[in-house]
Amino acid sequence: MSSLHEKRSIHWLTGQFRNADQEAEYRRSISSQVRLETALAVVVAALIYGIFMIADYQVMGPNRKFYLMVITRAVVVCLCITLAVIIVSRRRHVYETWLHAMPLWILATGILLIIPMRPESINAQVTGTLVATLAFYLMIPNLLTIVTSASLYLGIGFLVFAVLFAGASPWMVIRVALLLIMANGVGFFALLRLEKLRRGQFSLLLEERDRNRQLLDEIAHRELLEEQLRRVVERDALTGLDSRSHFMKRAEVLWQGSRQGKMPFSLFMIDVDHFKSINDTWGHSQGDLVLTKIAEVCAQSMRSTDVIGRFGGEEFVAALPDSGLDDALMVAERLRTRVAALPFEERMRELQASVTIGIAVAHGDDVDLQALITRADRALYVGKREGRNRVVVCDEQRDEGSGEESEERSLT
Ligand SMILES: Nc1nc2c(ncn2[C@@H]2O[C@H](COP(=O)(O)OP(=O)(O)OP(=O)(O)O)[C@@H](O)[C@H]2O)c(=O)[nH]1
Repeated sequence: MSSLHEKRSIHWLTGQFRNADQEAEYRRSISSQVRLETALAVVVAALIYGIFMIADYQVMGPNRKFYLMVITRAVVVCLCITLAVIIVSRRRHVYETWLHAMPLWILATGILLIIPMRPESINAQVTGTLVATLAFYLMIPNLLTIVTSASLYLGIGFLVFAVLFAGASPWMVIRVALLLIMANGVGFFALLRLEKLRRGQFSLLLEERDRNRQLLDEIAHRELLEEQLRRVVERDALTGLDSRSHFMKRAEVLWQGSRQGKMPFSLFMIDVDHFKSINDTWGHSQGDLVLTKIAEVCAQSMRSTDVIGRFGGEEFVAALPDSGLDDALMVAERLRTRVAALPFEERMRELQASVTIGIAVAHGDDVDLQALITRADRALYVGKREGRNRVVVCDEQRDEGSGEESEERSLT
């Protein structure tokens, strides 16, 4: 048997969970409902008990016994109503057994006390006791052990009082005992079934909650995986900059925004100079370190609204919205000089890294981000040809297919 199944198994006789913690959790979950239902049932039962004063008056008339009866009924009603108020106003998480048992025992005692005062109506009292026994079982919710003990007290007490004060014959005692056993049996098994059903429902509710929790955990785990996957797709693993595809998506949004708002827009292609010889001289891991440092400088030299990505190998790309030629030149020059001044430690102390930057500034009739990239790339090529470590601006849009050369402005 699984431990969960064991935890939620119900005792066949008490109708309670075998596991004490589980039973306590169940009681906590129903405590406010039980308090309210018990208090209501006690008040109703006490009022019915009190109303029988009218029948007492009809049978007994206004004599000393009647007044004693009135006092008995009034005391029982007052005690029960007081206890009902206390039960409702208790703000405990678990209901207190003794507190719920008390009004039942008081009511049972009140019913027993009628016998010595009205022994002649013992037959009517048999009916009253049977009704009270069933009412205990059926109206007091979820308190099988309490109700059973109070009902047995009422039944046994009734038989003893019937013999002592009403002179009940042995046959009558047997007849009443059988009736009481039947009432207790019916009441007990009805309430036992109810208790088992309620706890079964509670178990199902818990199982559903467990399943929901598992589902939520799974959803959170999936979301985490998706987030990790998204980061892998969107981020370049080495430099932490945008991956090429993610850069293209973000740059496209910026580019379209700039076009619609008729705002200037610039694009950089940035290439590390002589990177192959860096790799060859100091090894690939040191080459990676150089790339990471240059990526950091790139990110630090841009505004937060700019987008920068690794285009591939030792090549970076940046989109600068709201930046015309002058702004673009200033940023590119700042970036170039910062890279040139980058200090390296230990083995690479003598390395002087540099980048060549090709700039394309969007014209009013530019429609394609890719065309802008091509122009920046061409300016970059010119910069490499002219000696590297420089910023080159592609001034004119190339007439695709015409073979016409673009005009470039170079800055060192
Ligand atoms: N360490 C490292 N090297 C890389 C990475 N990606 C590309 N490379 C290397 O970068 C080098 C680029 O060499 P080239 O394309 O000849 O360019 P270059 O040596 O920088 O020459 P110029 O661009 O003309 O100045 C190649 O040797 C690639 O193997 C990388 O992620 N890490």
